[in-house]
Amino acid sequence: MVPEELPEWLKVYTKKISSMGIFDEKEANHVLVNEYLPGQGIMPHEDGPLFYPTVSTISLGSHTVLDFYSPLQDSTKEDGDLVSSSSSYESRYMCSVLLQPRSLILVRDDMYKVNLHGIAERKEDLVTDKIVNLDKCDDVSVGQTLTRSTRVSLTIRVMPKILKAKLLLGRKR
Ligand SMILES: O=C(O)CCC(=O)C(=O)O
Ligand SMILES: [Fe+2]
Repeated sequence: MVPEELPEWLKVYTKKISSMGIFDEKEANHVLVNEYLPGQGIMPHEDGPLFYPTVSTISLGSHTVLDFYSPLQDSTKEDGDLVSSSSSYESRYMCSVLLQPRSLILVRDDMYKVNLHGIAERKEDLVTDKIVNLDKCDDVSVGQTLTRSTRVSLTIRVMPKILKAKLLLGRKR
C-alpha cells in the first residue's frame, strides 16, 4: 500500500484521537470512510492483523448498531462444508453497541482480534437490552425503534506496515 497524505480536515481527528494514547505512542495513519444508506450494513468480519489492535470509529449522520459475534470454534472450522447449527451467526451473537451520531467508539484487544463485528442490513433498529452502552446514550430506551438515515463512518487506525513502506520508498530516492 502506497502511503498518501491525509487531508487537513481529517488530520484534526486523527491527531486528536492519537493524542489520547490509544495507539501507544503511534499516530493514526489510516482512515477508512464508509457510507451506509438505510438498509445497508456490513457482514460480520475481523479487521485482520494488518492493523494495530485498537480501532476508533466516528459515526456521522445516522446512528447504527454494531453487533459482535464469537469466532467459529476450531472443530466447526474443520467440518469444511458441513455447517453445524452452532456456527450460525444467531448462535454466536454476543452483544451490540449503539453508535449514536457524532459518537466515537474504540474497539480493542479480544473484541477486535478474536471476535467478529458487523452491521445488520436493516432500515430500523429495535433497542434491546443486548445493547451494552444504553446507559451512556442520550434519549434512548429499551423497546424504542430507531429509524436509520444515511451514515458515514470514519474508521481511524494505525497500519504499521505503511511506516515500513515509507522507509523503503525513502531509501530508493
Ligand atoms: O462502519 C463501521 O462502523 C464499521 C466498519 C467496519 O467494520 C469496517 O469497514 O471494517
Ligand atoms: Fe471492521
